[in-house]
Amino acid sequence: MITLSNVSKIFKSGLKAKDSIVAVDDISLTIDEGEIFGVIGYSGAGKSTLIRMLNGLETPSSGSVVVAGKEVSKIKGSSLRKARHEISMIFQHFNLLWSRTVRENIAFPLEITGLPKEERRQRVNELIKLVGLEGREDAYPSQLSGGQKQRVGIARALANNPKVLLCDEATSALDPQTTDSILELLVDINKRLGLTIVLITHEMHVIRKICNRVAVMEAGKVVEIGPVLNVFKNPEQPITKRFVQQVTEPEETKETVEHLLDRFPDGEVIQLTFVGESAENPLITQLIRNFKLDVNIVQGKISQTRDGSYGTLFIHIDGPAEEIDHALEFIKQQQVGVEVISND
Ligand SMILES: Nc1ncnc2c1ncn2[C@@H]1O[C@H](COP(=O)(O)OP(=O)(O)OP(=O)(O)O)[C@@H](O)[C@H]1O
Repeated sequence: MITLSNVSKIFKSGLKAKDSIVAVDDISLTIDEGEIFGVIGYSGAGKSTLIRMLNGLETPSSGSVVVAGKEVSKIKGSSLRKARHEISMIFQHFNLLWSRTVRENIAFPLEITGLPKEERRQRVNELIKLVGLEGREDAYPSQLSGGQKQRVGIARALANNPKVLLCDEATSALDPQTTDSILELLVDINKRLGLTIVLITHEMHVIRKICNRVAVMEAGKVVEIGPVLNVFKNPEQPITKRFVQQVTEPEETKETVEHLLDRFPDGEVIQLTFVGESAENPLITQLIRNFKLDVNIVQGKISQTRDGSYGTLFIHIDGPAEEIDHALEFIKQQQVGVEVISND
């Protein structure tokens, strides 16, 4: 559905080469039809520039961008405006028209495409239902909550039946609960309409919750890319590890671990990392049944991704040294990551 080939974007702020900023640096990737694809990176990594090249809001300095069979990086004027009906976008700050009601905001793109009045009315009603805004049709944006405003943004973006929806930090201005409800809506419309969704974010929580694949961006480059669960299982780059920790390691983990080592001078404190199927195995029960050990669960967190679960669990085991060694061997055979945490 989307193919980027050697795409770069250089912003020139002066006459000299050193005044140039390479916002996107030689990116090639493909995004499949019906996929929810996430791009994560810190501020300044080049995410916005990348996503804006997908709908022609920015033109690449080199390389090509093909979306739904059209080379967006080449077309201009009315052809570009037409192509944009197939590639819609929602924004962090919603970009609504403040003097128009919900209904009128959603009707706006339909007015531009010249849909007759009665069909417009019907389509707006459908969209209001789709995003769950029944009863708020005549409200003005200032009378809506953040989540409702984003629902209007989504309805407006879907008005002309796009093939691709681009989401530019679409939940960054929302509280965690509202974020979850908007993410659920995006998954729902992805499934119902077969829509391809590309989102950019700095929050791994968003990626974990709804994306099939993720690309990690740093200094204009994609430094890591893959299915979300694989990236969680085996993050290769330091930046990816930091993002994964955002959702798997509770903030207090480091403190707790240090504290644990003081609390349990005997035996071993072990960090277990579960991925996918293995997270479901009743490992702890098996440890207690099969080995003459005392086993305590000390801390843990298991997160769900679209393709399975991922998480870490800290346990303390105590007993004869030989039995502990056998238990560690056993855990390794269960395809669970094992790390013995020690004082040195
Ligand atoms: N129109 C522009 N003119 C000059 N430099 C720009 C322009 N747009 C972006 N940049 C620069 O390009 C780099 C990448 O910016 P971009 O906005 O794409 O990053 P980002 O990952 O989306 O970060 P943020 O989340 O803060 O927007 C930054 O150094 C930024 O200052």
